[in-house]
Amino acid sequence: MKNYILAFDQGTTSSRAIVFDKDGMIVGTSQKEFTQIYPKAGWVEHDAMEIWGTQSGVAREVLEKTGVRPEEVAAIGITNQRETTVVWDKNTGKPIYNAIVWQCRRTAAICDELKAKGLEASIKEKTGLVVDAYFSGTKVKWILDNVEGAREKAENAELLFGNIDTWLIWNLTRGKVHVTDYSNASRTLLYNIKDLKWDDEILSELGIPKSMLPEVKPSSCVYGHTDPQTFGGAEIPIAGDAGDQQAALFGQACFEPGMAKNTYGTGCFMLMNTGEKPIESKNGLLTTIAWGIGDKVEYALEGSIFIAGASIQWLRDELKLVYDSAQSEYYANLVEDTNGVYVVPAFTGLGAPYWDMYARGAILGLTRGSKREHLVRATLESIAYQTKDVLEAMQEDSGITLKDLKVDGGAAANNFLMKFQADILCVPVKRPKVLETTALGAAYLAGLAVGFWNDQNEIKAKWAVDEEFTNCMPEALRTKKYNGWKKAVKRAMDWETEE
Ligand SMILES: Nc1ncnc2c1ncn2[C@@H]1O[C@H](COP(=O)(O)OP(=O)(O)O)[C@@H](O)[C@H]1O
Ligand SMILES: O=P(O)(O)OC[C@H](O)CO
Repeated sequence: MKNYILAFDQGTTSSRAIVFDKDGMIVGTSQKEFTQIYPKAGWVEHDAMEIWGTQSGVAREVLEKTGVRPEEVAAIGITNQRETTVVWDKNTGKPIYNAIVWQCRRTAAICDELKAKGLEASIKEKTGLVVDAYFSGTKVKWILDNVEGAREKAENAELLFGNIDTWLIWNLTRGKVHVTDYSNASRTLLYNIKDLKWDDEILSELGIPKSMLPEVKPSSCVYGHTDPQTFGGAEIPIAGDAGDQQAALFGQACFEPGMAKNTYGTGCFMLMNTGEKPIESKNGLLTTIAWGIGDKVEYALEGSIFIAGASIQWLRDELKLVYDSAQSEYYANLVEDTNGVYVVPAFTGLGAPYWDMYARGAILGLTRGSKREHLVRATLESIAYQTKDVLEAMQEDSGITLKDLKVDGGAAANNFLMKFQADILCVPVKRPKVLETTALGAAYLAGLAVGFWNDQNEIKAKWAVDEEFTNCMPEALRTKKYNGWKKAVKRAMDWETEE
């Protein structure tokens, strides 16, 4: 019997594989961190071979650990860190350069050129995105411009581009299938999200040959089957593919317009379902494709925050103020407030709603009495303030006042953060029982494609709350604290200059 779905959750800092059963419950998880490469200040790379190695490794490991045989897996669903760009040689299957990670700022100057040419408005109109180094398009251009012989090979149709989903599917099928889904395509800066086509004008502006690009398909369909060598002879259908934030929106069953979730991982991403209508943001949010199922494409508004949980890793790894991420909760609770300290974790610039590629991190309001507890608390609070920034923009853009905010991701386990989040938003924060909603969303998309689950109503009925945070800070105090945050952000902006 095919009683399980296997989800691949290829994140920024780790590769994870999770086996789900028919109830949408976790049967087992395997996870492996991989190397973060920082060749220069503001640059971030991954080794795409290491990504494939860790991801296929954890997939095999979780099957072994749970005793689930590959023949019992009904389908594989893939979800991935988005925008991260891999370019590889079609003939050898080897990447020609490290994967350039979504956080990498190296293409800021290319973006400035696009802006100077006055292309920002038309790019936004077509792709739903702002011109920023975050997205894949300028990263592909950088590789073609900077890797010896790359442009010539690309023009001879010898190179392929893909985000991590595409790279994994290509490897799982041993080079047979070169595809992506609507949600991932909508993060490249190369895809027209209304016409549902790669955009010839943007491609020509960036000098990217169309032959490099994957075919774009719905998020729930059979893309191909695993090569028999990968899972001991089994040919498992690969049937779900979505960017991790869109997958989380699906996993949280935010199926109706106006429903929103916020995922607290390396970064923090709030997405609101806007149905079959793309809403253009006037407040610094992105318009993006949520998913495509059958012949229907649905859209979302997104507030992308680049650094959230990563700031807690920074407290742990660089400042050595906490022993592990969970300990941040303990220190934050030892003090009543931050004693006026604000941390702005703009380590890789600022995303929504500020979009400042040149912002850098800042600690403000230090006094002789500032101590570890204040700094730790201020770092956690910065995640909540950034979330408030994007929630306000979202309510304004959509004209919808949120009834509640569903949360997930690693840092959503932090009760201090969730309480402070509810306090500062005055919107109920709902944490589900299954926090791995990203992988769950990919599993649902795959399961729907192969008839493992019947429809979205069946999925919706599975959502269950773990805890709801309904506290709300008195308005005067809330406004005072938030004004302090806004002032701190201003100081961190426009800091770095290109030499
Ligand atoms: N209890 C916690 N408190 C605060 N942050 C946490 C906690 N647990 C995990 N994190 C943070 O969450 C992030 C990991 O979450 P995860 O959803 O796995 O992220 P990703 O998918 O981006 O790799 C890390 O940045 C980590 O610092
Ligand atoms: O790896 P995560 O979970 O931080 O997600 C990264 C995002 O997809 C970047 O857009």
